[in-house]
Amino acid sequence: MQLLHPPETRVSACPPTRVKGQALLYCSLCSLSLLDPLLAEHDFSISDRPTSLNLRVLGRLLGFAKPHLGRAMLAVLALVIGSGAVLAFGLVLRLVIDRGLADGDASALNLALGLLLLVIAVMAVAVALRLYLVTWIGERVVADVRRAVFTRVLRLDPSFFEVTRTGEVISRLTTDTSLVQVVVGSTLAIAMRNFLLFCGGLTLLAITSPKLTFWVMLGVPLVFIPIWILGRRVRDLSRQSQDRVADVGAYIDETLYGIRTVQAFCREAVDTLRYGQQVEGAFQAAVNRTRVSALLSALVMLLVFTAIALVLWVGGHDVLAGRMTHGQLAAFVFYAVLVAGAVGALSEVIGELLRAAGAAERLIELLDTEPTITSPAMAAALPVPAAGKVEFDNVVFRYASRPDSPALDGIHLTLAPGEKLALVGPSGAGKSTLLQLLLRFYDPESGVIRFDGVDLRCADLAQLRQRMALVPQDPVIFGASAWENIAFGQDNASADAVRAAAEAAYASEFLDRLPDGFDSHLGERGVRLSGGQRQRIAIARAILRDPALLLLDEATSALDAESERLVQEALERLMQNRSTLIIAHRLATVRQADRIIVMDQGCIVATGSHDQLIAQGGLYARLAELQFRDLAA
Ligand SMILES: Nc1ncnc2c1ncn2[C@@H]1O[C@H](COP(=O)(O)OP(=O)(O)OP(=O)(O)O)[C@@H](O)[C@H]1O
Repeated sequence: MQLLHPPETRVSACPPTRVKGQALLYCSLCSLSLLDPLLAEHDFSISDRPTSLNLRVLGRLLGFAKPHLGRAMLAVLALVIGSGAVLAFGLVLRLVIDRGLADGDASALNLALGLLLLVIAVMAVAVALRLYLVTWIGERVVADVRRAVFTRVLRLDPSFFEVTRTGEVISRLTTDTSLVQVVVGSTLAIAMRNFLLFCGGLTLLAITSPKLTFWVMLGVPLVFIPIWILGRRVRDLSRQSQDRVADVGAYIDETLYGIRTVQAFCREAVDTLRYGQQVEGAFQAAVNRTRVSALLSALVMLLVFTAIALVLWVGGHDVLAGRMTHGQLAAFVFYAVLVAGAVGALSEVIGELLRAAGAAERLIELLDTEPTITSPAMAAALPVPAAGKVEFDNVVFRYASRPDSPALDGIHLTLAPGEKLALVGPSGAGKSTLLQLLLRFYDPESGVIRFDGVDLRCADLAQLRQRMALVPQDPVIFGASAWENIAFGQDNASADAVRAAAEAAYASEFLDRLPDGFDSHLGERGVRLSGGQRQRIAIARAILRDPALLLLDEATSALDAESERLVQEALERLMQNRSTLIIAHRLATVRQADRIIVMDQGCIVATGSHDQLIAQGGLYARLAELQFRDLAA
């Protein structure tokens, strides 16, 4: 604070009476720095829903701080010493004025000033230590919470993600954890510090002047109630303002995510206009908040300074009448401002604690979400070597959001080791659902699914999935190099193995032509690759995994003839000597399959070879005629 000049420079040129007056003014102004919490721009930067203070939840999160108890104790010690030093400052100030200045005793003044410097030094060291330790704990706790929540989220089954938006999870991992970090990393310390200052300050006020303390206590509600009411209004407006800013962010995200569609449909002008409206909305909300915030600052100034002036007025007359010393009055003003600052800080901190409690509640909710699909405590061992045999025994399954219509209804199906089974059927027949159940993303409502003779629910989940590889219709490519994308889930794979898999999948021919070959970054969601190239990467991934069971969802999007031939050849290599379940769309694939399963409305309606099914003349024959007419010609 600029007003904090060394006391010597201020008092040396002044005659004793003016010295007293100036010192009094100086120490009053000096203590005004304690008003910072009140005068600070009331900007609640992290938006949140109103919530109640659930200390149990906050306590649970604080459990994350337990391993750092030693540091926490040290931080508390630094906090107590720091607060004690602030309180001692007032006492020493009184000594400086009464013993040093009023009595005109130079050696007493030197002693008192020496003491003052000592108190300042202790205060500075304690503040630095507390800041470092508390921030360290906050950052550590938030890092641990983030890791714990993310670990839990990654283990949750697809049904969780059907009801929870990804954006929501991201916001919990970022915004909510940041809120908790603010609380652990500063708010709690601020609350404790101000509580100590409030109690200590009040006691010292009462000791210094009971009469003035009585007046101050009477005035406190008059000063704080209007500030508190207006503060709440600022908080509401801040929340609205943050919501508008979040809208702007969401709009950018959505537009940029679909930038190609936006450009293809020439929507740039419309989107620019809409974005402009969103930005204006955010601006207007910010202006509304700032208007009330400015009013609040003026009110704080007016009320608090008027109160100080009144105290000085009453106290000043007491000094003139000899009922009080100059030092006492200075110390009194110092403590009064200290107490006022503490009350202001505490009221602000309560708001932050409330918001953090809401954030903590949502994080705990995530941490407490139990995956419904888990490995059993005593998993049955899968036979070694894996054979790749699959059995569906009267399987019925419904998605939680569609309880009325079964997605699979009484499925009986056996896939012999090494067999290639094609699944065909109209859209919505339940083909993908069948694969999802095999990967145990869901459990059947009734019936049993066995892999190599073991009920999926009895097997270890990771071991089970390790024996399968899924090549989805629209493969996911991660923003990493080709090496990492192919070795996904096979971290120990050697470079030679990765290259061999890429070659077998006909992926090396295009990967080698990329600027950095296999080291090339494939871009976010694989945007730098064509559909056929993405498929070949996914096939290479499956080849490297060398699974006993291959789950294949053929691409429906038309690949160009060359791409299609390469993908087809890669698939043929991949299918050699392993059990394969293919959701088939191509005639070539269907013909190569050992058996074809025809599905409709969650049921198997026919089984047989291509020729048998055509001869039967049922749904398959109709589908084949529709889908494969051109090719078959
Ligand atoms: N997550 C889900 N929640 C609710 N219903 C779902 C879900 N996924 C699929 N369904 C429904 O289950 C039924 C079977 O869907 P499924 O995706 O298995 O069909 P499909 O035969 O693979 O179709 P397509 O060939 O179009 O991919 C459909 O009626 C579908 O709407």
